[in-house]
Amino acid sequence: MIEARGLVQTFHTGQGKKKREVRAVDGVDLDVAEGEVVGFLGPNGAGKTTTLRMLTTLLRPTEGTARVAGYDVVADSVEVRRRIGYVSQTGGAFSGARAGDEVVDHGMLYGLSRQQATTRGQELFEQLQLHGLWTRMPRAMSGGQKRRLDIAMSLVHDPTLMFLDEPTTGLDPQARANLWEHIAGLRSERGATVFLTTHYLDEADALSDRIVIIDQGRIVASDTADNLKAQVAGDLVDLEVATDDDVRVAAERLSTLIGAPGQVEVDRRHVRGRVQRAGRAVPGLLGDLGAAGVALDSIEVLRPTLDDVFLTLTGRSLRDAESGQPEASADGPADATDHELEGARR
Ligand SMILES: Nc1ncnc2c1ncn2[C@@H]1O[C@H](COP(=O)(O)OP(=O)(O)OP(=O)(O)O)[C@@H](O)[C@H]1O
Repeated sequence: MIEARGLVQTFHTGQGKKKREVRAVDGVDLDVAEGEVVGFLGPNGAGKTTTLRMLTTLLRPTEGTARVAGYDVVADSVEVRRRIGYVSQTGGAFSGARAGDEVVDHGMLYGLSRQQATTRGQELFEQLQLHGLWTRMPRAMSGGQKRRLDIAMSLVHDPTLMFLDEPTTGLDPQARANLWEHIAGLRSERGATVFLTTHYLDEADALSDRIVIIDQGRIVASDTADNLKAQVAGDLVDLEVATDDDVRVAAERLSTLIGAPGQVEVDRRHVRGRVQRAGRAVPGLLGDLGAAGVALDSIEVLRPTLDDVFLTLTGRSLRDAESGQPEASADGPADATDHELEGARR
């Protein structure tokens, strides 16, 4: 469904001495199969939105190629647009019409008749729990309702591939959970392929078949969340023991189990370290500690998070990390060729 090779996007910002080049996307290869739900993660400024804008034909790649839904994003951009839905980070700029009319107009923009667009729109309103809101003005809708209206608009022409850029940002937990269900339903009920960016690690974890992590414009990992966690992080084992002597013995045994002495951290009576497949290894460790007479007050085993994965890969936390890319300066416009679709609202 998506096949990108060597995608690059450079922006030029600032003027005079402040002029600089930002390589926002720096040689991205990407393959997404039909029916896959892929979560695209990365810190602020890593290049997620820029990649998405190239894949959705809104921005011409500086270098590289991409085929999306079977068509080239530059040579056949109209064919690509016909087959994809795109919910942008900022949401659709509604035109001032009532919610139902927004959806119908959008369908007609994609070549549906008014009747077809109305039938399809009403179906989507039911599926997305927007019933009763057909004649409501979007400005009088809640954040969650507006986001679902955005999704209805992007689905009206029956795309087989959906791009969602931070679809749940700014929503309350209930609205987020609700939208998760709909996103999961896009694949299970409609067989759609979904490519979504998000800042919420739990969201990526829960929704995605595969996680792709981008950092400073480059893909640094691509695998299932479980595999990524298993490969790079290991489970965190936290032993709380009763005496200083116990701390010494527990640290020794945990180091032996991990096979790397420097990897054990001691914090007063707590001894911590990352252990591969802790479920299998911990019973043996407990037996050892018992045999050595260590009095264990508590033991906690924490599964790694995607943040641990990112930390292991880059040495920075996904939550706090800025990408290291210079921000676009406010004093000069970017001179990238921006191929905003005429009349497109998203
Ligand atoms: N039009 C532009 N002109 C100049 N620089 C830009 C432009 N758009 C993006 N950039 C820069 O390119 C880099 C990547 O930005 P992008 O928006 O793709 O990141 P992102 O991963 O989507 O970030 P976020 O999670 O904050 O949305 C950043 O350094 C950003 O400042």
